Amino acid sequence: MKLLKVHGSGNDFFLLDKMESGSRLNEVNLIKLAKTICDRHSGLHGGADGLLVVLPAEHQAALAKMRVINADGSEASMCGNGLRTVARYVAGKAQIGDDQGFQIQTMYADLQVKAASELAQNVPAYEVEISPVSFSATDIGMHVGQQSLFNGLIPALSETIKFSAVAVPNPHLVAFVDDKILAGDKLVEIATYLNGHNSFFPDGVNVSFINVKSARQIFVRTFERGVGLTSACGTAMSASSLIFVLQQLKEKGFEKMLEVYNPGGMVKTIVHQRQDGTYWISLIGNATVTANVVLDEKAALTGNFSEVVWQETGEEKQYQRFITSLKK
Ligand SMILES: N[C@@H](CCC[C@H](N)C(=O)O)C(=O)O
Repeated sequence: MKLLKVHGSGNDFFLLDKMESGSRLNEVNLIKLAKTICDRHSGLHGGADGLLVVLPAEHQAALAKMRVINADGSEASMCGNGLRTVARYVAGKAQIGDDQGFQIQTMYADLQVKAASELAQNVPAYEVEISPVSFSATDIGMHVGQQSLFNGLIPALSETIKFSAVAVPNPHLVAFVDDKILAGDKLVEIATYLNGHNSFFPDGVNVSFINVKSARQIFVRTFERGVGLTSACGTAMSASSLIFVLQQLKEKGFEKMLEVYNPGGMVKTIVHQRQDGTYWISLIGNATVTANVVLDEKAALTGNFSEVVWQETGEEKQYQRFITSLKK
């Protein structure tokens, strides 16, 4: 079986192309594989945040389908950072030119993707559509006694931190916080509670704290459902950008490029509003392939990685240069 190790802003994944890998894994074994190779302690080369599965598209409009399996084996409806890497992989395979957009099928929508200009020298980047957006409690899987939550309190979580909830379409709960709260334990405390047995979000939720740096720059730290604290979460940064525009920038925030910093790097976002009033977000960031991996499927399922062939691509060195430049 062949895999790629990829990342977007340090949010790292194994990428499995079911059409190419020779893998005949059934559903049960696919989940087992994700849990086994992604485990941060006993997994493959330090594990990963999830497994991205590339499949044939079910509609003609899309070139491929992406499924996202979190490290804990749960399935997510979308993954923004992962979609950029899948877009790069599919474009390479189908020999799509850099100026040509195409679509990738995800759980709820066919999403537009396209190569973007390099984020830095030799750091390939992709731009992906984040959509559909909903503020409805039903779509978010939220039970807080109201139909939506927009800069509101959930007193059982905090008496002071105000939250907004949005599905893009995976569920997100975001809050603006100051430097002190951003650096503290509150995010992990609240997110751990909401991703355990609880009545507010019985299916869990991705929780992010946003720290505003300027009218064009925010910092986002995320605790992901099914994973834990990650270096970055693409859909969370998109959801945070949308809430930032709606609550703080208002009309002048639409169609403007924002920089979203995160513990693993930086992406750019643009918040759009369609004629019918609905929103979508462009997410632009690195799509880095760090290694080509070959392993025996049966051995991988049992967590035996002794015979794995792991070949670094050299791309990570360039990405680390980009990170260093951000710190200057
Ligand atoms: N890291 C992803 C989001 C992955 C799914 C998430 N953990 C969920 O369960 O909704 C991203 O970049 O968007």
